[in-house]
Amino acid sequence: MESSSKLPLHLCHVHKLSIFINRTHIFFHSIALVFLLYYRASFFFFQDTTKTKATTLPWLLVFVSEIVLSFEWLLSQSFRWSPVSRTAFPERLPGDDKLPGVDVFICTADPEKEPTVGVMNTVLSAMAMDYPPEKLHVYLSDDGGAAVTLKGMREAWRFAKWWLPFCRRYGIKCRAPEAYFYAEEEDADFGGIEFVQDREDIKEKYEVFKKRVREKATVGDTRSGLGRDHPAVIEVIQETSNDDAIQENETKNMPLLVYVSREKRPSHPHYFKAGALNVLLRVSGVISNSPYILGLDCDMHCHDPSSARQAMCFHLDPKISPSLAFVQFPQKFHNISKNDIYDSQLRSAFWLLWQGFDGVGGPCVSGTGYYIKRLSLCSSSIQEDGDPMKLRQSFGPSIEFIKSLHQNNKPDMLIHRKNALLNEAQLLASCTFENGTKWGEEVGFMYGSVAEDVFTGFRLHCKGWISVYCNPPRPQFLGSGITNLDDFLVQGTRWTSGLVDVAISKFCPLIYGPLKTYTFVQSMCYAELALFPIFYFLPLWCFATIPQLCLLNGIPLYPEVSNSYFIVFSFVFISSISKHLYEVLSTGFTFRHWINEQRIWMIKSVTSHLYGSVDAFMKKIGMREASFFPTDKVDDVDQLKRYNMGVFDFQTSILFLAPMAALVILNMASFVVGISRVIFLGELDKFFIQVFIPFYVILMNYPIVEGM
Ligand SMILES: O=c1ccn([C@@H]2O[C@H](COP(=O)(O)OP(=O)(O)O[C@H]3O[C@H](CO)[C@@H](O)[C@H](O)[C@H]3O)[C@@H](O)[C@H]2O)c(=O)[nH]1
Ligand SMILES: [Mn+2]
Repeated sequence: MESSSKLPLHLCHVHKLSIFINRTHIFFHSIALVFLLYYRASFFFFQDTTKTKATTLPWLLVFVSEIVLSFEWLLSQSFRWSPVSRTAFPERLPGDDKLPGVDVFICTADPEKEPTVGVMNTVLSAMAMDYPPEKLHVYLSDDGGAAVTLKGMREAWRFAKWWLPFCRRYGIKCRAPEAYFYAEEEDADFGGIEFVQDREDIKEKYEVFKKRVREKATVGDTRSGLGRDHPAVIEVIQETSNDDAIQENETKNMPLLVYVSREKRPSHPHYFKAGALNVLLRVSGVISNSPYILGLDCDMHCHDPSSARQAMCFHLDPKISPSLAFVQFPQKFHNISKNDIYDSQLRSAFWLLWQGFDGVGGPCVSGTGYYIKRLSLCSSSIQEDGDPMKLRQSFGPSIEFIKSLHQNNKPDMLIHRKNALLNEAQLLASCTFENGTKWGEEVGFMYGSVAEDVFTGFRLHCKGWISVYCNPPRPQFLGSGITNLDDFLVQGTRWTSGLVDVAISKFCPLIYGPLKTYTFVQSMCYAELALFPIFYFLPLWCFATIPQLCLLNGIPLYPEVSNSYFIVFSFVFISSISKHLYEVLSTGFTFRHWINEQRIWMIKSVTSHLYGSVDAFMKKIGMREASFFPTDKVDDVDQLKRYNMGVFDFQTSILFLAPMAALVILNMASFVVGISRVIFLGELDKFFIQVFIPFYVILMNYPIVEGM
């Protein structure tokens, strides 16, 4: 025992081989880029016989695109600079009595798009985590203000009284009942008669639970539009019995469960998810005030009960604890098909980039699956002997809440105080509470971007906090990924818009970050995140049209095959696609996935990245209001079938289809014309690259061509 307490709670592995490969690649690729840009620049600065009015503009556009893409490439190397990974040893943690409390925040917004049974599965999986129940408090924020959700919570509480003991008794791994009973995955199987009987019993109870929740959904109130105008409702879920003694006894082994629907009025901005999270931050402050918070989306259940303990291996390590703001787990998904045509699992982020992020100061908050220190969200204006006036200006007028900022203040939920505190919570969840305060600007989750997660992470890192990325072999959280083109583009557009919000604000990481973040490289990572949509849609639109139009008109834009600069261009192309291929393969994915990613990069660049950027600029000049359309979590059987077969689902708006169709047609036309030029005019030398570009575009986008 003595010796085990000296063992480290976690280890960090530096990926030496990757670092060597990446830096070597950076070295050679940069040299090639310098030559490439020199070739372009010399066209403008030295006398060239081919220079005419007609050629200057396309050359300029292509040049600018190449500069932009090169800069984007350079920024993206920050994620490749020093990747690391980590292992945690939860078995070395101190005893349960020494573990800190955890408040779980789950957000839901729309009972139609986010079916209540699914949301309750997330709630149940959080309640059933392997953590002392008296230290676990689960809060659900319901932005829809739907009675069906509140009723679902009461049903979930009842079912939890069976579910939790069952999970504990048999050490069940997957603690979301739906996934446990119906996903084809192995879990504890004791084979014994008793276990089989228990399992059948619980399954039956779960079926009853589902039926009751759904019944209520049909007679209930799932009218849409309801989410915009309703008072605050806060309820600590418990048995309706009035006998406090019985209650105390029954709920001893159950985490606290709280339903929160903040007040919403059409005349008040509500700041979407960030607004919801800030309400939870305040309400939980006067109820449980745990020092750590687990943030979860309603579509992302706990797939392994140990995540809290894993996270505590970092939070309780005295060496990093004082500056550690959060531990981020990856988003993983249960509904990914083998082919994954939409790259729903975000391979590059969660398999690769976040490891690089982690090596230079830590990843950004990634929306869901993070354990964050409450203090880090509320610290900016706390001085030890904080001036009460100043605290009020930052945090608003609630004395109870300001008291909660002192970490060791544990609100006592004794019966006589309970009602007072719940009244206070109502005030904290009202839509006017934040008026004139620093919520969303200095404290709490940040407003000003619909990618509240990245923005909040960035601001925390700029205040000197660090974070770590923890990616154990068994996924700790599993969610539903998008399975249709429509959601794919809508989500991509929202993310773009949110990231560009940050890029064009005064917090642009390129300018605001470098001197503030933990390392310079970390702020380059953030700069890449915020700027990549702009840096992709501009050049990709150019490369999808300019060389093609020029080919149609017989204007050469690239060096001839016999020119020595041809090698430079070929090198840059081959070096970037083969590096990408290497990364895909080395993270355990297939050649096919590489093609999918190439295609998705092109599709997103010409659609979502364009629309999202335009959306962000229009918001900036006040021509548009911010919006957050949640993705659809109801599986459409046909769409799902197509996704699983790897067939693109073109049931999406014309806004998205039109540019894709137009570009495919243009590229096919220019390819045909190019080939005839080569055959009939013998211009292979002159136009090789320009014929190759549309060829590559068509090759990578073949499923789209086929779909059309
Ligand atoms: O006004 C709103 C809108 C959304 N949500 C919740 O936000 C979560 C994420 O929404 P979802 O529709 O699932 O969007 P995704 O695109 O899957 O979310 C990703 O992108 C978001 C930022 O755009 C992050 O907040 C998420 O964590 C991240 O998983 C869900 O639980 C919603 O219920 C709210 O609580 N209030
Ligand atoms: Mn989601």
